[in-house]
Amino acid sequence: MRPDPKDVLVHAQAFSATEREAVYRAIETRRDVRDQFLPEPLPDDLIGRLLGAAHNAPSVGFMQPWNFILVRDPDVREAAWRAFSRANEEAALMFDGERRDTYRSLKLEGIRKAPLSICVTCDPDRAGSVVLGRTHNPKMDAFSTVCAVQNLWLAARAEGVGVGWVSIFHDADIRALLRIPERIEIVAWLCLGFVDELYREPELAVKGWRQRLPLDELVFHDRWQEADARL
Ligand SMILES: Cc1cc2c(cc1C)N(C[C@H](O)[C@H](O)[C@H](O)COP(=O)(O)O)c1[nH]c(=O)[nH]c(=O)c1N2
Repeated sequence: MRPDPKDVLVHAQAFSATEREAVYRAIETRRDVRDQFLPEPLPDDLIGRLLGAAHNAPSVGFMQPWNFILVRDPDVREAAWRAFSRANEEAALMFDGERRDTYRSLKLEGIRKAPLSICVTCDPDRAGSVVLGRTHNPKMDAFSTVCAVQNLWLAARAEGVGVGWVSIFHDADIRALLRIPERIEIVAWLCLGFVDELYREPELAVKGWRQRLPLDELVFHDRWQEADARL
């Protein structure tokens, strides 16, 4: 029997101006944090709220494919940092000249400084082999997991917690370190810790690596516009 709509629907009026302002403030002032982490451990109830925010993310077929591996052990974080360092040196060599020097001057992780790392993974088998909405695009489960990451990142901003996403790793290094089975996809390594200060603008923009693109040049109407597509 179908539930009566009046039993399952709630009012969806717009937020108050203050509530709205808070949502946009979290979105606009969220930063990727590498160096501003404070050493204090995050309380368990706060971590629970952040994971709850992540777990409220949308997911294809409501498959909720995520797992969250909480990494507090300094030895494990040290090993992850070594894996980052190796990969980061390889990455530096892919740029030339001045760009390589600038790359090398960038701080691109906070793995040892942040008291907590969370490895976010995606289990493609969570809802069986045929998943509503994923039948024609297998990437949809990973996309769903990224939605969970973003929910966590925004909730963290509201809680005064900085988050930094580190992706400069060989997948195999993190897989071996955290004993993640082959069938599980590694989506994100996140560094978390309280912060007193955040960059006002993306750190990569402040440091001259790349600037924010003008939004109106990214918005097309009704058709792809080839001339404007590659900025
Ligand atoms: C999928 C993915 C992967 C990475 C990132 C982000 C995302 C979405 N970012 C952070 C990225 O540099 C940052 O989001 C942009 O520079 C914009 O800055 P804000 O996030 O607005 O501060 C990132 N930053 C970093 O220092 N090392 C890294 O390996 C990565 N990897």
